[in-house]
This record gives sequence, structure tokens and C-alpha cells, in this order.
Amino acid sequence: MNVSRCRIIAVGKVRKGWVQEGVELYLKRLPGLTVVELKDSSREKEAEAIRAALRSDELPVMLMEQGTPLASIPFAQRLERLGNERLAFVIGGADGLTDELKAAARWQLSLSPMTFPHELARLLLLEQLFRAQAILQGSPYHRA
Ligand SMILES: C[S@@+](CC[C@H](N)C(=O)[O-])C[C@H]1O[C@@H](n2cnc3c(N)ncnc32)[C@H](O)[C@@H]1O
Repeated sequence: MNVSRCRIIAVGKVRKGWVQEGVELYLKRLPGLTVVELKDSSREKEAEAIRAALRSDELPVMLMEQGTPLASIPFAQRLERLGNERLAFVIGGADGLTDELKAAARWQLSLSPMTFPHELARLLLLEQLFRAQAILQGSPYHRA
């Protein structure tokens, strides 16, 4: 797993200080990971901006509560299997992703069947990416 080949494309700013603190902590722990923040607007305009931000050489991973949940170890193993593939993890705004974007994704990832605010979804994803890296490196951060 190479985090410098991963990007997070997220709609909306992180406004809550206590979430921002966590986001910054995990970004420091994941050097090379890029976050692209898109302006929030209508869901359709956000979808256009997401499509424009996605690169043709990256696999989009749509974050959605109705997606497939994975425990941390299988998540890490899936990232490892994807090897050098470029990944773009996409987090919707307050109104979520359009059905078209959700349906077009080859990987629909759920963090839980519960719905989180987009800011928390970003923090949870960052923590799981850091945990995945720790699992693959055999670091004691992950205690099953
Ligand atoms: C407030 S949620 C939007 C909820 C909206 N009802 C929907 O159907 O997408 C904002 C964004 O956070 C992400 N998100 C929230 N909860 C999630 C979960 N349990 N698993 C994965 N992503 C989640 C999704 O990308 C979602 O578009």
C-alpha cells in the first residue's frame, strides 16, 4: 500500500475544530496522501465537480453507508492487493453523492451502516487508512 497513490476527494470544509485536529493528526501520519476539497453547492454541481476532479487513471472508491463494509484487516489486504493502482476515495457533502456517482463506482465502501456527517467520515477514513498501513507494516498501532 502506497498512500502517495491515494487521494481523498471530499465535498465541503471541515469546520469543527475538534474534527480538524484529528484530520491534521492523521494527515501528518500519512505523508504523501492528498486531500482535494471541493466547494459545497447543489448535489448535482458537487457531482460535476467530483467527476471533473477524478483522474482517468484512478479507481474511484465511493464512500457511502449503503456500500460494502469491510473489517480493518480485509480493508488493508484489499489495499495491498490493489498494489500500485491509484485510488480516489470520494466523500459526499451534507446531501451525499448522487445515485449516478454511487452506481458508477467499482468500489462502494461503507464505514458503517450508520450515517456520519461528511467531516467525521473524512476523519474515520483517514484513521482506517493509517490503521491499514500499520497492519501491513506489522506496527503495534493495530491490536485486534
Ligand atoms: C451526511 S452524509 C450524506 C448522507 C446522505 N443521506 C446520502 O445518502 O449519502 C455525507 C457523506 O459522508 C459519507 N458518509 C457518511 N456516512 C458514511 C458511512 N457510514 N460510510 C461511508 N461513508 C459515509 C458519504 O460519502 C456521504 O456522502
